[in-house]
Amino acid sequence: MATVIALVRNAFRVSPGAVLASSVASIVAAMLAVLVPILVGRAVGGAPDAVRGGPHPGYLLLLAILLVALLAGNLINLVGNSSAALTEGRLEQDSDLRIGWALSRHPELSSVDHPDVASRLQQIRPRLWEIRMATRLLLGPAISQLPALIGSAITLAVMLAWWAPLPLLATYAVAAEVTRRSILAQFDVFTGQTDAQKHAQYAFEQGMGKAAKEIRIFGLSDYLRRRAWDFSTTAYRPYWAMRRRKARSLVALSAVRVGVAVVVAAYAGWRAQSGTLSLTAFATALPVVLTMANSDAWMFAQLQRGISPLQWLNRLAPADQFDRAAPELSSAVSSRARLAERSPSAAEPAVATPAEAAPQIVFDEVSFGYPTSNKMILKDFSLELPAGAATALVGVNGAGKSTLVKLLTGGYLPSRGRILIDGQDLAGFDEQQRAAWQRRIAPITQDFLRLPLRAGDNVELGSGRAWSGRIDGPSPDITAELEQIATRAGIDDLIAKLPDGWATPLDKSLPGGRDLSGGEWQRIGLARALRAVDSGARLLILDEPAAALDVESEARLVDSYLDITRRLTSLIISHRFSVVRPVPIICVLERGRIVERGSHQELMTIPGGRYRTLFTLQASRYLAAVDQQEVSSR
Ligand SMILES: Nc1ncnc2c1ncn2[C@@H]1O[C@H](COP(=O)(O)OP(=O)(O)OP(=O)(O)O)[C@@H](O)[C@H]1O
Repeated sequence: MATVIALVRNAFRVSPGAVLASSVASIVAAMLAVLVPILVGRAVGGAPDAVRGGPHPGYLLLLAILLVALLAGNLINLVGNSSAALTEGRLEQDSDLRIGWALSRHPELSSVDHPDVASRLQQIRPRLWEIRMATRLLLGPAISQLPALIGSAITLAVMLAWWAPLPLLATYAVAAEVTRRSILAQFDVFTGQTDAQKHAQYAFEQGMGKAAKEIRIFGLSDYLRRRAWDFSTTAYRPYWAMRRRKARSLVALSAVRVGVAVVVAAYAGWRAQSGTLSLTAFATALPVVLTMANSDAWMFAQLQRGISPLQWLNRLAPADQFDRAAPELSSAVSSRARLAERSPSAAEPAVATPAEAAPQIVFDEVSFGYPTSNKMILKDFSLELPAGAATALVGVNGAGKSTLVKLLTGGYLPSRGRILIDGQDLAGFDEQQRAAWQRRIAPITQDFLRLPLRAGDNVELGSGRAWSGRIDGPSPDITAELEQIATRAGIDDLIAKLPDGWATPLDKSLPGGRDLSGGEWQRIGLARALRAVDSGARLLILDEPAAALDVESEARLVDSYLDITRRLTSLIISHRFSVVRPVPIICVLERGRIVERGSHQELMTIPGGRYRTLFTLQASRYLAAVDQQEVSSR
């Protein structure tokens, strides 16, 4: 019963009208399932008299009612199916929007970064259709089946014998219970096989995803295919074995149900033959026996399948919280037209006020380790990013530079110590304050966004909204602003080369679209960060901004860097010493601590210093390459 209530509540929330319509249709269908055999019985029973004496008006009326009942059955089916399809569509949209909302609502990354969340999402997401399937069954056949069974049983008891429906009901109940157990056992087998399923799916997807090129070059396709096959066989083998076992018992049960129906029908035939059962009663009893014997016994078990994905969805994205926090999305589910008019991107973003000053940031004895590991990445880490000044951070791979960015942007909170923003502890910010803090940041992260949108949108998103407020909206006349950013970010030549300029989609699978190279994407990322600065962001974070740039573009970035970061607090992270060299404050991060701090000139004077060693190592390799080139050109 709890399952039924949960499914109905969930469906009624998104589609009350359609839920009512399907429920009414199902109840009417149940009434017709009882009424039609009674009418058929009367029509058959009255047929001999009608043939002998000609059809009298009462008989014709009966036939007319039977005809209307049969036609009404078709109409009711149509209403029920259309309403159920509408409800299903809305449920699908609702669950997608709720998952999207739940995973993106927190400013912290920990809610999505945790392997448990990813694994659960991968496991349950493909099962969301079971909520829809269970709801459809509930609102359709499940509602009509019980009243139809009870009505048929009463009809049979009255028309044939009081005990006649009992064996039919008893075999139905046994079949329903056995099917329920069998279906639930299938889940258990699958739930226990998720690791094998995950491996199989991963191996299958690799050959088609981003790694497809390397997979082919390394000749790994066969290896991946075998791996996908082996893992999927491992995942399915226990399932097949269980299905074989269960299939035998289900076939035996079906045979018993058919046998019972044949015995009851034969008893009716014997009584009609011996003259103790009227033709009307006999003609009514036969279709009733058929209805009862054919009642699907698996339906109620299927209802239960919907409950575990629904419980998961309700835990991840409680419906009442979603309705309160995102009324625009929530109401859009029940009105497709409104959703189409107003895409989610049109939601007003919290853009920082342009007047806001550049922040001062202090890491005060910060220690941090990821929740999934015992290792401390930062230990008693202290650093000041002075307001309105540029600071650079260098360090070897895995030193914790990107982790620092995640902490600074409020994606994670320190395990110990404080991060002070203008003297205020970031850990004390509520969700709204943390989101507002994130709007004051213009980032280029190592895995920067590459959205399959128009070039203009990819840059304009830095302002917190899509071009024109709608991803697919008309191009507004903001070209002057974008042109100015393009010059600063060095993408003016790139935009000029695109067939439709700013309006060119950056994905070659879209009409008129183009693909960009890694370095071109990185320059688009820089332009987006600059757009964010123009919209009020005052902390610029550039994490390896030159990783994909050619020498010329890198030189352009370095030359313009101090100009770009003027009046901003900025943090630039790079392995390339040529990139950090002009920055007035350079910090060297090692084993989770700042071990050196100063300008390039100051750091180069420290004998045996870490910066000096690494800089000399990198510079000497370039010089050796230049020498080599000169020798060979002579
Ligand atoms: N989500 C995560 N969960 C657990 N450990 C992580 C996570 N992200 C990073 N780490 C670990 O934290 C350490 C620091 O990683 P981080 O990415 O901050 O280094 P980095 O200095 O930016 O390295 P690189 O120069 O290679 O980009 C590494 O040992 C890494 O394995």
